[in-house]
Amino acid sequence: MSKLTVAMPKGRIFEEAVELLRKAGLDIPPEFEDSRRLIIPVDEIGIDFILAKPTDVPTYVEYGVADIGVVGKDVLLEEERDVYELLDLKISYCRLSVAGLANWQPTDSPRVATKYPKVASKYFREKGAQVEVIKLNGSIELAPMIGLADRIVDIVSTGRTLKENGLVELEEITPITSRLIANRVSYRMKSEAIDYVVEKFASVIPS
Ligand SMILES: Nc1ncnc2c1ncn2[C@@H]1O[C@H](COP(=O)(O)OP(=O)(O)OP(=O)(O)O)[C@@H](O)[C@H]1O
Ligand SMILES: O=P(O)(O)OC[C@H]1O[C@H](OP(=O)(O)OP(=O)(O)O)[C@H](O)[C@@H]1O
Repeated sequence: MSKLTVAMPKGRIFEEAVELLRKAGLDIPPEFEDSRRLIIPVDEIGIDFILAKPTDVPTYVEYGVADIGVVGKDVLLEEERDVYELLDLKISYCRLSVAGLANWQPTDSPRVATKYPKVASKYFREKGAQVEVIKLNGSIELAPMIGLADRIVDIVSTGRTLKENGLVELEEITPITSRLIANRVSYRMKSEAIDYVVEKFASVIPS
């Protein structure tokens, strides 16, 4: 079987993804999680793992330097990379939502802060609402609290961050889970190896 390069997201999906790989019967060594290395070859299973920033995973896969990768649906929607989405891994459940201050009222010059400017612009455009979208890179909940924006579009999971900052969820845009994606050429040229990984995953994902 062909050797595969798999892009794994560092950060919060990483542990759940590694757990899923092990559950699927892929022999991932115990030191995998403790390493600071960014390329980790696991020769026993014929896979080189690369550890990437979550938002960059679709880029590595689109350019074919990784054959497959694990990434949140939120990143896929925002990055709009040309990749195949093979499988819903049903890990890292959360949702993309619009939130605002508890006493939020419509204004004449609405501004929306978000890490997801494309998703947010599309959502409000399809609703026929005119908003100014402001791109931020983190701590999005700050924006309404200090008057930068009147609403945010951001990930909500437990709702704790919203609650502790006096914000409420106004509308859910879409539920989010992590996905297995593939490079289009790899999917044709390395179909046997990719199908093998897909089947391994599929056997342990709840339907
Ligand atoms: N609070 C959360 N609960 C569950 N899943 C989440 C949560 N926040 C984000 N996610 C999911 O995990 C993915 C990775 O999030 P993480 O916080 O590790 O990266 P990030 O810091 O947002 O990414 P980047 O550094 O590239 O901006 C997100 O794309 C999303 O799919
Ligand atoms: O509903 P909760 O369980 O509180 O989770 C939601 C929070 O988690 C994410 O932030 P993250 O911790 O990734 O930090 P960030 O602000 O740097 O994006 C997201 O952007 C929310 O702020």
